[in-house]
Amino acid sequence: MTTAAIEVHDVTKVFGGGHTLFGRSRHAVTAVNQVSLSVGRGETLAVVGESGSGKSTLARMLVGLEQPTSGTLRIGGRDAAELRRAGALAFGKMIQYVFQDPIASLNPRKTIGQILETPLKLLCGYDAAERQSRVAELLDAVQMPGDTLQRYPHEFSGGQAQRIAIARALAAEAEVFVLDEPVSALDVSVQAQILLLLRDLKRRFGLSYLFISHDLAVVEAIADRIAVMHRGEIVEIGPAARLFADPQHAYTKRLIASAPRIRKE
Ligand SMILES: Nc1ncnc2c1ncn2[C@@H]1O[C@H](COP(=O)(O)OP(=O)(O)OP(=O)(O)O)[C@@H](O)[C@H]1O
Repeated sequence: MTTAAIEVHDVTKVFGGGHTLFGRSRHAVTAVNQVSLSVGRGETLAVVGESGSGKSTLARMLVGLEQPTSGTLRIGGRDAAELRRAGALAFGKMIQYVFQDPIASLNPRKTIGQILETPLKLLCGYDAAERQSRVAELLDAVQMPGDTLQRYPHEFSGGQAQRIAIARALAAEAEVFVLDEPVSALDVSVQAQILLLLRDLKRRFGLSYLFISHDLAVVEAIADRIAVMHRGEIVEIGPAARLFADPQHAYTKRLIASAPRIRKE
């Protein structure tokens, strides 16, 4: 039996609610409430929902930036808490994160060459010659020219910077990607190019995606299955075509009805 890329089992995340220095109890927020889902190998599962529905908290738990209050998360069959204990390197080899704001996610003081070399050195242990050829391959994979390497992040447009951030994620050689609103900051025409690139890379490198978005038109272009999140819970999950053609939950119906660019059957 092949293991799933991601398995989330009965995960809850509560923020706050503890005692402050002054003994008062703070207001508790349940950002994620008993969520279970899985992402198969080679699959794109989109998680959609409006702002505050808990999507980013789910993503942050998957990449080890937040710890669940209860429940388990597995990446490539391995327990996320154990991976975390094994260290950042073990985590980075299993799962990579692509953020909404590509320019902010790239160190402004480093050249793109240095940015791409860091995971090749730290996570993969490549020597200088191997790093040089890998960097060239990575740039080629994201369709960026060779002179990109000597330049700095601020010299690129949002779409180009997102290509570079994707190349950095590929450098780690992880097979599971969490993409948190990766095209939301980009113009619609650029969004389409990045979505095409992501689809191409998934096929070429056998990647699996958990793709977070508030935008159903974006999700329609990339998702195999869709999970609809509302107030920390998954209210509906199913194949993308079925969900658009025949939404079951009232909240899913509202989301589809209010999406301006969606193809409505
Ligand atoms: N570190 C934190 N401390 C306290 N509350 C938090 C924290 N992070 C998130 N929350 C709360 O958890 C809930 C879910 O937030 P989350 O960012 O996961 O939602 P989201 O669907 O990703 O929204 P957005 O698209 O706006 O980021 C919100 O009520 C938010 O205020």
